[in-house]
Amino acid sequence: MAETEENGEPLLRLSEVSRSYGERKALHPLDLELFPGACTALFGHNGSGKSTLLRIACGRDRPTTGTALFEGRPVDEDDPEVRARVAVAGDTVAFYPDLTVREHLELITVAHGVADADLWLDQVLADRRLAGHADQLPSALSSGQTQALQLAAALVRPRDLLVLDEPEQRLDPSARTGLAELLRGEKADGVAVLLATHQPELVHAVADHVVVLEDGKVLARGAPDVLDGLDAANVDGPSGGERAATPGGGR
Ligand SMILES: Nc1ncnc2c1ncn2[C@@H]1O[C@H](COP(=O)(O)OP(=O)(O)OP(=O)(O)O)[C@@H](O)[C@H]1O
Repeated sequence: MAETEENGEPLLRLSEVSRSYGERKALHPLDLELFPGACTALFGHNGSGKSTLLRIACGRDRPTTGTALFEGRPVDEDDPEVRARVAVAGDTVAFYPDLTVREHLELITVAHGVADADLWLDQVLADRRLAGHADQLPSALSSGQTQALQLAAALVRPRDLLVLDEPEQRLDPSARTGLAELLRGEKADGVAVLLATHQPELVHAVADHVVVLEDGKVLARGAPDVLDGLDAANVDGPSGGERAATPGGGR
């Protein structure tokens, strides 16, 4: 990775990627580059194409046109190198119903050959406030705890790129604050972060670059301040009311 930083080469380069589902164009051609230690946020309405772009970025889906390259090689989740270096907390939750929280995370540490796995695992459980639920089955978790487990699964393993789909969903305010701190820590460790979010506060807190999508097209992009210049009706997500929320304002 040091070589990548020295050369100023992106870790991930998406060139003219688009995605169609039949006649429907979910994503129009766009370019995106991700660098170690930097965070890019995708922002936009439901259905604007954020998850579609994330799936292409982590190799879970192939673009209809264009190329997606991770250090010069096609991004494909079937590629062991890509799987080893790209951690994802996506929009689908899939857990084994008969494995506890701890057992899920242990499985991931074994698969990725994590050294000192027990120590690391206890740390991640504590940080995600799951320590008291380590021996529970996924069915016993609240929705926020399930979200925390998804995030823990991405954090308990090594990574150079962290891809998160609306990680703020279902988290309480203090957990959301912790999320911003966590992502700043990832950047400080040299991890490239790509996230989709409906929360402008999270964009301002962690993103170096934001891409605003509308109907699969780029509406705006640049520093987080670009959000301030946009019509709220265009960029508000389902939690867009948060932009105007005041203490005690009903959320
Ligand atoms: N597998 C699929 N088959 C057909 N259409 C799809 C599929 N996946 C996504 N789409 C369509 O592509 C468009 C973009 O969806 P996408 O999930 O990327 O939006 P999003 O910005 O992530 O939305 P949200 O904020 O609700 O998660 C939507 O119109 C959606 O209906």
